[in-house]
Amino acid sequence: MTAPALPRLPEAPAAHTVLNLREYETIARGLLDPIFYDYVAGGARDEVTVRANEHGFARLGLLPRMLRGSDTRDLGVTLFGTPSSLPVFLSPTAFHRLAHPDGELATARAAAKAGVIMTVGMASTTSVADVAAAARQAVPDRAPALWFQLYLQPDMAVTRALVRRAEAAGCTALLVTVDSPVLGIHERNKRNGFNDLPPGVVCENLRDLTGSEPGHIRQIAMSADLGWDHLDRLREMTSLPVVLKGVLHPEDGRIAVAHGVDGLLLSNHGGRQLDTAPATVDLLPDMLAAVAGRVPVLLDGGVRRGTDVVKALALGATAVGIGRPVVYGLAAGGEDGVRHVVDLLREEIDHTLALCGATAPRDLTPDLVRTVPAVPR
Ligand SMILES: Cc1cc2nc3c(=O)[nH]c(=O)nc-3n(C[C@H](O)[C@H](O)[C@H](O)COP(=O)(O)O)c2cc1C
Ligand SMILES: CC(C)CC(=O)C(=O)O
Repeated sequence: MTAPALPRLPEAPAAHTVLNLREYETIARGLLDPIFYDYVAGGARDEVTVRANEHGFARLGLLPRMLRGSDTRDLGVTLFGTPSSLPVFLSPTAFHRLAHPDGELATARAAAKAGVIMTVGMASTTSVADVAAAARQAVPDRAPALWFQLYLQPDMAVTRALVRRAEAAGCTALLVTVDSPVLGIHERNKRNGFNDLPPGVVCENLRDLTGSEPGHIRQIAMSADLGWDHLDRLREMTSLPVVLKGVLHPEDGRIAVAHGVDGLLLSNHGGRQLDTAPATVDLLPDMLAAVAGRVPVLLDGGVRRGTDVVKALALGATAVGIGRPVVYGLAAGGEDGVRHVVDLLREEIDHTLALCGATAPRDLTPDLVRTVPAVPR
């Protein structure tokens, strides 16, 4: 069995020396155990979809409007009843304690102080209750803005127990990941023999679930047997908003709406499940047409710049998620690193809105986005 080494406390780079999200990847790469770096950066098979996500944004240009006569901007949005200072949320990513000793606690503090929503992964290496406590402590005068990511478990009693934990911790929505009937194959992980977590690091949300021995950690079950009926049963067991993560086909978007989901997160899991799935931003117009405004559509995958966020919003997404950049910020600087990643995006979004003649996400319209030949980086 091979497990990556536990992270050392990083020498945090001075925030002003890091200028953008991509630079955080370079710094994190230098700090992380290469086995864990490969796990984070990599994706399924040939990693076509990993590259496609960023390339999708590169093939879109922004066509700005001029002389709009307003000097104030408001980047805030409310997502399923939860306010966010930005139209950006933290997508769920597993195993934060492999990026930094403070793990998800650092991520939660950063998100709370930045006023953005963190999605706590079912595969979090800190329990959702402890993550919520950290968020509450960081900003005592505000309810923690946390969502919980759930893999539906074929044993619905286990699913119910997880949902109750998320509810008890104060999570305000469930992101239900449906793109993993089986786990994606990451050849980097195979080459590195990454098949275990280091001693002392476990998926804490899976500890002491229903009917197990004290201290037992359940394995996450990926099941190709799951169907829409399981989603219906989840719908019946909670009043939390349910957002489906990983639906890509417009017809599935329509079916999801018919089954009463509150929103969709258009996501190909950052290219980590089905390789050659198209870039999410390329799929956005068809998904929006399919759901026809009945529920909000969020998107993640390849968002690295404020201009990417603005393109997705202009096309009609309600908000976008970031995955890898959060892990890189965490690896580089713990809480400060994650905070800086969010603040860099904030500054870039604000600046892009100003240059586009927009004052708020609601001003952004599809005519601001044009397909262009991708310019090589
Ligand atoms: C290291 C890592 C772990 C992830 N873990 C999960 C997970 O446990 N559950 C899930 O639904 N998605 C998971 N994702 C996918 C992210 O939620 C998100 O869809 C993806 O990272 C977005 O693409 P980006 O990394 O290009 O921003 C993970 C992604 C990464 C990079
Ligand atoms: C399977 C999970 C534990 C993590 C995941 O979804 C991922 O690494 O993409």
